[in-house]
Amino acid sequence: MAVYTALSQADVQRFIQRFGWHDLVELKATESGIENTNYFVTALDAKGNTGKLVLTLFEKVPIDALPYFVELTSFLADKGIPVPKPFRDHQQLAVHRLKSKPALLVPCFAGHHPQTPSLIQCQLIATALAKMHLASGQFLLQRENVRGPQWRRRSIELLSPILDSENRQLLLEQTSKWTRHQAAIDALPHGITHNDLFHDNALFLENKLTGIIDFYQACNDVLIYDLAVLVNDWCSDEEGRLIGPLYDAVMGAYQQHRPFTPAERAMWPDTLAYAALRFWISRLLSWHDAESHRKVAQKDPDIMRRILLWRLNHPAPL
Ligand SMILES: Nc1ncnc2c1ncn2[C@@H]1O[C@H](COP(=O)(O)OP(=O)(O)O)[C@@H](O)[C@H]1O
Ligand SMILES: N[C@@H](CCOP(=O)(O)O)C(=O)O
Repeated sequence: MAVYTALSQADVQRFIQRFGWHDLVELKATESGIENTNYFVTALDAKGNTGKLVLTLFEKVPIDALPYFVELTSFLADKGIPVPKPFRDHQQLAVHRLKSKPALLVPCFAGHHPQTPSLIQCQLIATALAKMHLASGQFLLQRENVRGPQWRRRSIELLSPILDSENRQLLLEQTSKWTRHQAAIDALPHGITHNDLFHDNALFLENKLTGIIDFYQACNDVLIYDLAVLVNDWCSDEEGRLIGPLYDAVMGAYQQHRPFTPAERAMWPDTLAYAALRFWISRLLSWHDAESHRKVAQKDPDIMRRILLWRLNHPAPL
């Protein structure tokens, strides 16, 4: 269960009151998630209306990083994109501390994460991503990618001694190539990126996209990199091959709203490989980290390795 900090009914009752939620009806720990403590909360407001909420305690994210996420999700929700807009107290403050951890209260979306995404779900998520990217120009806050070049360098230092020679060679070759391409990557269109839009960060009620969650990797970054993260997760089979109809659905829906520039077209096959490499690295780090093993869900690094190899050997069509 994704609960690292236990909360009592009384803790939560006190916490939600500052946001105008008077009575706690039900408190339930979430069963999924990796980084944070999440509780599902049912509560009544002053008029007796029932609200379904999610209370998140941030176990590692520092409190001063949260205003960016609060403003970003508020901005996107106001644009009609289904993201969790945090509740604010009477002073308009969304971020508070609970049990010494930074905490947010957001609406709970109905629906489920797709087990195996369908064609229509792929179209819907790609459309939402394109709309998010197109809104970028109006959002003025900036944040750097915490999984950027510095993180890559540190990760190589940590992983090189523990990987076998074949994997070490792959890691070193591909990270060097990424570094060599950095100037070309930096020249690509940038904007708001989610950067972790895996299918377990989207909720659907059948064919309706009800929510996109987990914005805590969001930053200003390369737009097609964000799309590449999505494609690798939503449109790959177990061998790492692209699933043609799902890939076409994502690319068609995205480009209907935001067609690629010539530079993006040129960099697309490499960008897919870099997106796979980034998650291969982060999954390897968790895999080799004893603390992570105590956590709920360890994600398999090998699938990301297979995706990476497939992207290198079979450049994706456009
Ligand atoms: N706003 C929300 N609406 C519905 N479910 C949510 C919401 N936020 C989180 N969840 C549920 O909690 C789980 C963990 O949330 P997530 O942000 O992915 O945690 P972590 O960052 O710890 O992985 C999600 O998989 C989802 O089931
Ligand atoms: N969705 C990711 C996990 C989140 O990335 P991290 O860099 O915070 O570990 C995955 O499926 O690997």
